[in-house]
Amino acid sequence: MSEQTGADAARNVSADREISADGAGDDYEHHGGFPVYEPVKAGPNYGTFVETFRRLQDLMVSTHAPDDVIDRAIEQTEALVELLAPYEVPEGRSPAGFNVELPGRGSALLLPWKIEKFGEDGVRERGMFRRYHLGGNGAAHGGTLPLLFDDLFGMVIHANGRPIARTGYLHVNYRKITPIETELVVDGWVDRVEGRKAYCKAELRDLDGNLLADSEALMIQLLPGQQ
Ligand SMILES: CCCCCCCCCCCC(=O)SCCNC(=O)CCNC(=O)[C@H](O)C(C)(C)COP(=O)(O)OP(=O)(O)OC[C@H]1O[C@@H](n2cnc3c(N)ncnc32)[C@H](O)[C@@H]1OP(=O)(O)O
Repeated sequence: MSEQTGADAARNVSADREISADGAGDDYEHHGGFPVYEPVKAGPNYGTFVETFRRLQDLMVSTHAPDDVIDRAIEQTEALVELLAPYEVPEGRSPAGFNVELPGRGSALLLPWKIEKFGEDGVRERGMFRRYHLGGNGAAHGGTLPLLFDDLFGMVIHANGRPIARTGYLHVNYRKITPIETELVVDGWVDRVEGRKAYCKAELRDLDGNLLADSEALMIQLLPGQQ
């Protein structure tokens, strides 16, 4: 697989999923007991939908509103829950997480980073930790970095042309404070492979090239039937 841009990755991952969906061109038993996912294309405003909720998440952790405002927020949030609840679907049927052209692939759980490079030699993403991800004193919460790295390693495995793998371990070295609301870049790649085991590495840097954190993970290819 040659190096691709984020837009190429979006097209090719969709193509890959289409191939996988009908089993053609992909020996799906190599993906363990994972279900065969159909591509779930987001509508034109889905990115705005997710971004609006991310803004709400930021406000959830950065406001101190009077009680009457909180009461109105509860009412309006309950109305939203009522609006969306009828459309709840099982895993694999929501656009959330499947749209690689959107920050965080359109999942509010994931860090809202965009894929810049997606290739056999590695994956690069660019983005920010937001106010929602604050730990303390302007730094990203230490628990949000493993989330970034773990999801990146999943994509690194995919981009490397390997079957679905699960994380056996994930080690993070926090080298410098990782600031929120600052553009950063993360690179991940497969360092070496031993049978089912792919040892992956990643580096998180600021735009001056300072190493903020690095990570190593063991990604283990699933056996047939493994969840
Ligand atoms: C664009 C869309 C992309 C899509 C992008 C999607 C990204 C999502 C990515 C998310 C990835 C995750 O977070 S997954 C969620 C977090 N991870 C998990 O929940 C995994 C839970 N663990 C497991 O299910 C299991 O441990 C397995 C299946 C991973 C492995 O079990 P197993 O099949 O019984 O294998 P086992 O014999 O134990 O181990 C296999 C080999 O690995 C070694 N090994 C196993 N664990 C370790 C360990 N912690 N440290 C060292 N070595 C280990 C063993 O010694 C052995 O080596 P040797 O004797 O062979 O030499």
